[in-house]
Amino acid sequence: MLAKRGLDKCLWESTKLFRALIPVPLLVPASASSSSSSSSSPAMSSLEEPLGFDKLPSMSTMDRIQRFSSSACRPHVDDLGMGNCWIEGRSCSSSNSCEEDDEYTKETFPWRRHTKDLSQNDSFNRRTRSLNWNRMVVRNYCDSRCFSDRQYDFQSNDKDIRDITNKFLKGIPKFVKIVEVGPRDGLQNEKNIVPTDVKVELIRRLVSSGLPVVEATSFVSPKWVPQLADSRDVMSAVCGLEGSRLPVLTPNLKGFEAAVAAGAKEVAVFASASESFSKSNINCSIEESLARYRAVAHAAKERSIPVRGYVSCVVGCPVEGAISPSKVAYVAKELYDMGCFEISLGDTIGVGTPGSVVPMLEAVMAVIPIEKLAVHFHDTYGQSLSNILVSLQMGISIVDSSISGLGGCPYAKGASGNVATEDVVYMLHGLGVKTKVDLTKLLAAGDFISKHLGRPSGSKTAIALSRVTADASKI
Ligand SMILES: CC(C)(COP(=O)([O-])OP(=O)([O-])OC[C@H]1O[C@@H](n2cnc3c(N)ncnc32)[C@H](O)[C@@H]1OP(=O)([O-])[O-])[C@@H](O)C(=O)NCCC(=O)NCCSC(=O)C[C@@](C)(O)CC(=O)[O-]
Repeated sequence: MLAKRGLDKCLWESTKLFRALIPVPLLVPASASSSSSSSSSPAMSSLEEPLGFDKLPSMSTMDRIQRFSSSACRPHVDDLGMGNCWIEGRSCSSSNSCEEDDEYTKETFPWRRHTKDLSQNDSFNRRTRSLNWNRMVVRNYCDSRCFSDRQYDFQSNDKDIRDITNKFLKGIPKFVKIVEVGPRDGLQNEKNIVPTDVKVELIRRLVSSGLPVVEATSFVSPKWVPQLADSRDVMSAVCGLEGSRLPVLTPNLKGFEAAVAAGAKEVAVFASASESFSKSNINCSIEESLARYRAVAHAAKERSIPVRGYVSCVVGCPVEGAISPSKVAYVAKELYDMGCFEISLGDTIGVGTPGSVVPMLEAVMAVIPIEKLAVHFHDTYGQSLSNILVSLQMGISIVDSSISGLGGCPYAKGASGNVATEDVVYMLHGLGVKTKVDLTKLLAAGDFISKHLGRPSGSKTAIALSRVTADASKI
């Protein structure tokens, strides 16, 4: 049993830490942001190369750019008239209370003092000060990026940018292992049966893009997941591919035996932190599933086959709502103790935000070494990349994702696709994190499956880069 009190305190402390780290200097006021993208973004060196901190224009070129007018960096009069203000990284209307959590911020954001001496009863005073303060925050932003028309000390600004980069990105690993789950998690929810040769070609393309792990299929009941009823044929066709590991899902010994017979050299078992989801997904309780997986882990050990463990519903469940971090930690630890070499934490229905992901990770990290943990986010609420970023900041270095954002679990109502692999790779390369993935080849694999499914890619990166390519071809 986990020491609940100690854990709660620990979660509270880490949540405080991450809230204190919310990167205020990187907030872009709406007016500055739109101008920046339209007029002075430095060009990418190639179509598929993301713009990283290292590619920000040097200060010596910045004065030549000078396309920003200082007015672009000031709030519009309309914004001020609404009485909106930026407080601790949040935009708050004057009717909202943004005064809580003082202790998180007073050290990190010294300018907060300017808001503390406001007279709560003097609305005119408050409004005037809010406007001044608003200008100050906006100007601070502009100054830090040197996009206004003042004179700069270039050297010190270079250092400022480096300091900001170091402050917010220093915990991020240098290499991230991406576990591609598209051929399994991505396709399992597709209504129309995808032909076996299309699945095989997709896996082949994903492998050739340099992805270190491509989850190929599932050896589950074809009555439960008809889309993957051809798992034996898929596995037999791809098991000779070199360059990537090709694990498959196995819900029980029957699935394990079938997977090994088809040539699988690695398997994954999948438990849940929610009783209700366990019942609807694999028709048994959490404890019953753990007993089944112990049998699989035992059989796998005898044949030296590595077993990965999934925990679903790590933040929320479609039936039970919020799931407690200690429940997630419990199931993860059980899987780890039975011999799973890696535990993937799945936000199955994509409801997590950094606010719920940090305490969940903190709870699991208290019982399992961080290098054994992976994160697996679905993008239902568009939170995946921010959840991945905060996970990286906590030291996670394994990320699951699905080509073109395909995916969803047939037994998780409301779940949408996984985070798109293209978007994850784009962000990681922009952060200077290595992945060994060739984004061009990855995009081609995404294009291949999207064309086959007859719909646009779910990857924002793929869509954006295909527009850039189309525009470039018109020139
Ligand atoms: C676990 C069972 C089998 C229990 O299903 P059940 O109906 O309770 O099992 P059963 O033992 O009573 O067997 C029923 C029938 O299934 C057969 N059967 C039994 N096992 C197998 C097998 N391995 N392969 C092929 N057939 C199998 C068995 O032989 C029998 O056939 P029948 O006699 O009726 O002809 C079923 O519930 C099942 O297959 N569930 C899988 C559901 C699934 O694949 N969900 C999606 C994956 S999880 C996920 O997506 C989440 C994740 C991992 O991505 C992370 C995240 O996002 O959170």
